[in-house]
Amino acid sequence: MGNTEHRKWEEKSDVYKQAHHPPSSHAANVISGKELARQIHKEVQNDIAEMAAQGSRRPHLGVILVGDDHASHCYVRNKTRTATLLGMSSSTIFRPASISQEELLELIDRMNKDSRVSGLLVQLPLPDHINERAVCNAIAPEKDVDGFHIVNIGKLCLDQRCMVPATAAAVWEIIRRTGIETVGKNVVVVGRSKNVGMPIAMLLHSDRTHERPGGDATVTIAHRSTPLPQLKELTCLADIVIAAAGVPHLITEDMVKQGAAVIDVGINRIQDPVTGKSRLVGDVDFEGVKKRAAFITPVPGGVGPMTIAMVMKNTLIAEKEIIFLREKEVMRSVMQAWTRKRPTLFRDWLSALAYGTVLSEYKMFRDASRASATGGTFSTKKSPKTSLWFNPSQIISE
Ligand SMILES: Nc1nc2c(c(=O)[nH]1)N[C@@H](CN(C=O)c1ccc(C(=O)N[C@@H](CCC(=O)O)C(=O)O)cc1)CN2
Repeated sequence: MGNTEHRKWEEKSDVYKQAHHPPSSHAANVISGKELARQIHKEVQNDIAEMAAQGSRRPHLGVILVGDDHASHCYVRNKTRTATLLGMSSSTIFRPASISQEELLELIDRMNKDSRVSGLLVQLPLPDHINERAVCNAIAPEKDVDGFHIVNIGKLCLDQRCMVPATAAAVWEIIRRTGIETVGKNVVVVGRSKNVGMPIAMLLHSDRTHERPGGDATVTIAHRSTPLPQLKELTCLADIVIAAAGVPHLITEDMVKQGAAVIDVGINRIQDPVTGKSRLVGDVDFEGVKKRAAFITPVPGGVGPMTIAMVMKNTLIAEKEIIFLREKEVMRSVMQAWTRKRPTLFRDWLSALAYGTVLSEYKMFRDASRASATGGTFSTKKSPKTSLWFNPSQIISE
């Protein structure tokens, strides 16, 4: 479609007119991803401190970094530094870009089996000769803090609790913590990548009453084959626009409805035409769009810092999951031992009393098991906070 044609489309379209209501005198609220990330860091840090106070070990983040891509090295450093700040331990295994897929899979297998590692991720992108899907599927699903394993993706699509990919979780938390309404709203996700656009769309369209609650929004996914005029028609109707296309400044002021929320997931390095220096921009023309939107995230300082925070949260969840699975196993052996001793236990009028004894015996076993696993002692137990992800108390009551 040429320029004149495009203009004609704009003039005829009601959608265009709707999007061109007189501009509001209020500029958008700029959502600080850095500030929200600080909130999450504090929550994770407090949980870890509480676990440590109870004698539990600290979560450990394992990272595999292949090659010498400068940005990847920065992101990994950022993750491991944040982990340390929050009270976790971490380790990064560096491998050259020449590593074979087989060697990489063996390394992942070793880290899967290493009981000291709570969460594991392989930094992307990988060199072309390595099959990214095979690598993501090699990570144990319960350690998969990126949420890229096929089992975690499957669970996400079935609205089950799972490791939610960090960037999608970041967008979700930004929306929730800012108080942006999603139920019944029109959302356009621009970009359909399996690691970002698709999981964001999954979170936002799904039912808020399901095991992994969703946003109950009407979600449209646009992508590179969506013609620009059609994209504009869709975004002009959207209450929330999520830009995750990897196209610098794709979303301009004229494409956004007055009062919409605009979340920019794009991270594009471009050469500034004025200074000639390289700089980071998003998929949204921030200066233009902020005049029409009610909420907008900046780049840098928006979704990026939140993504790192969500990796931290996922690592904590992975460690909690390990603790609860261990407890479940202890509980099962105690129950087995008791039913062997007292075959009529659950038919007996006195079973309630007996159950109390089982519980106290279980607690004894549990404390012993925790102590042996952590080298410390355990005295108290507090239910973990539950959220989009795992619900350990559900696992125990299975
Ligand atoms: N295994 C993974 N690999 C990659 C992921 C991922 O989630 N898992 N995502 C990206 C890289 N990434 C995290 O790994 C990431 C990218 C950017 C940021 C960030 O905070 N960006 C800053 C700006 C940073 C800069 O100046 O360059 C911002 O937006 O403010 C965090 C994480 C691909 N690989």
